[in-house]
Amino acid sequence: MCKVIAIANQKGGVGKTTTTVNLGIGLARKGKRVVLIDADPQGSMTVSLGIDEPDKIEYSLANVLMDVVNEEEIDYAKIILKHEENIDFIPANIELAGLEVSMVNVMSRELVMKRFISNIKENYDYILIDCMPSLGMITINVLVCANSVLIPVQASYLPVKGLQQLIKTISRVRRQINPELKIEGMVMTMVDMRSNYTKDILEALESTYGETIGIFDSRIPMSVRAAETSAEGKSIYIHDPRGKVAKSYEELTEEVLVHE
Ligand SMILES: Nc1ncnc2c1ncn2[C@@H]1O[C@H](COP(=O)(O)OP(=O)(O)OP(=O)(O)O)[C@@H](O)[C@H]1O
Ligand SMILES: [Mg+2]
Repeated sequence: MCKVIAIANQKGGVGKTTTTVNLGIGLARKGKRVVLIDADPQGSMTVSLGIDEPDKIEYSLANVLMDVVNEEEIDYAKIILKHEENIDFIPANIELAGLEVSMVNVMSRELVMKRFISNIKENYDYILIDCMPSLGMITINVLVCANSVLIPVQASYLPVKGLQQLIKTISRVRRQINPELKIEGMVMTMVDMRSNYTKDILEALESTYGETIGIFDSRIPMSVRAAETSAEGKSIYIHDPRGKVAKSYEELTEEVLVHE
């Protein structure tokens, strides 16, 4: 059975893309068949996987979703790219921003991504989708086709308001379209345990969301090593295999596998 996990938080820069890449490759290292989908017009995940200029890609997620809308043949061989660390990925670029607008008048517009995913599901154990920092139509499409949502949360400020909005959106999608949608949990990113402020935030989040949503035991530490990986087009397991970030993403991978 294939599990589809949306990596979402409409707050920008909280570690969604870094988590998608390193969790995805972490799962592949455990022998799982994995495809990562970039659902952000910024194309950061695409860049992180070694494509320096995503906007030059001719056939990206936006084109495939448009093919679904127009009931045209999808060119799977062209859209599914290979990364040397044993994962497949589907790139995105700025064209996805245009699609967000042009989908407004499309029939069953919330179901476009789900239709696409249903054609590739049988080939994978995990589909991880890196969302953009907004809750627009593309992100809703992702929530509609996902089994669960994993929410990266930056541990350096109190994000209560934004999180409530995200949780509300998830509940709405659950009520109206995708009743099976679960929350995989929150993962704390860029954690600096030397800071007392960080400790306070972790405690506050634990007491507010620990029971209801669940917070992963694994925390991703703040480290320049994590930031460096995206420029290299490789995972943290290659860039800094013995470092604390690689260890924390390995632990997160184990926790996600247990949720299976
Ligand atoms: N553990 C970490 N320690 C230090 N820097 C990190 C860590 N994780 C990610 N970063 C850096 O922080 C920045 C934001 O991370 P990332 O791109 O993963 O966030 P995002 O939520 O996907 O952002 P966006 O909302 O723009 O899509 C990037 O420059 C990234 O390299
Ligand atoms: Mg991102």
